[in-house]
Amino acid sequence: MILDEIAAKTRERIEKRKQEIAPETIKAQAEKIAEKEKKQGGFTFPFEQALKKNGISFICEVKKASPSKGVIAEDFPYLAIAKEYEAAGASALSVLTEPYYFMGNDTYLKEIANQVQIPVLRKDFTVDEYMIYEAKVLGASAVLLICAILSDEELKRYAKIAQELGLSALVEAHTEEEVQRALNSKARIIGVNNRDLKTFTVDIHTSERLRRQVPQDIVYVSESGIKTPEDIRRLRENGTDAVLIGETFMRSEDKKTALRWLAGEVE
Ligand SMILES: O=P(O)(O)OC[C@@H](O)[C@@H](O)c1c[nH]c2ccccc12
Repeated sequence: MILDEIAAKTRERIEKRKQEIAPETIKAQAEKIAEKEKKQGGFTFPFEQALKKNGISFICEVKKASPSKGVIAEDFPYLAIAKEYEAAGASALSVLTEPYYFMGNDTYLKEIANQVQIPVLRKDFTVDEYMIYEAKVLGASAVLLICAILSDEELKRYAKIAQELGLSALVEAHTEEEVQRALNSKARIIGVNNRDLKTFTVDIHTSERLRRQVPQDIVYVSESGIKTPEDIRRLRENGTDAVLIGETFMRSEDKKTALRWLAGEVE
């Protein structure tokens, strides 16, 4: 199963990284940044704040390739893409850092976070707390926690580490049971992936159906397979706070017009 395969490959990648930068070192670096933020007035959790604004928020994804679609963007000027998203009115960005299946890179995240004002989610398969410290050091405002690859204990522990570093956690679920597990982990932001990461089938109805399970004070995100203004209209009417969109934007030449079209502002 692809998800387990990616998770296993990620564990290998992180074990190698630990040889380059020791866990104590990355942890100390992350904590130092967090301490500084605390002294300068405390954590603001910009990712969560950005999604709580009025109206449906757009999280735009910087993604070169995916296991289900192969290479999506041959030409991949990631910094220009990120800046275009920001200028188009994105509330937040999602940057893939997984190298083997998504052709992502930590450097993309680092450079982008450095050059945009809006908060950035590190989109990766978090399977080790090391990756949360890394995310902080790279300049992310949020990390992804996928219920399907984490135990209850890990979900809680990782959410706590993120919180203590001033990072938001987007807790991803795909089934009713996973939404329940996300709620039990005290998630403040829950994303329902319309794509089944085990079979790659996409069905927007998944995030519509699971909406009622999540209390109003938790930020609710619909992820994947969003393609038309009609999709957005339905999700908005269903009480969705934010949408996470990759492919549709990556394939559009003019991201500003694409965003306005999806938002129903232009024909
Ligand atoms: O490109 P799409 O279909 O708009 O999907 C974006 C995003 O939801 C998708 O990339 C994604 C959702 N959850 C993930 C977990 C890992 C990697 C990628 C993802």
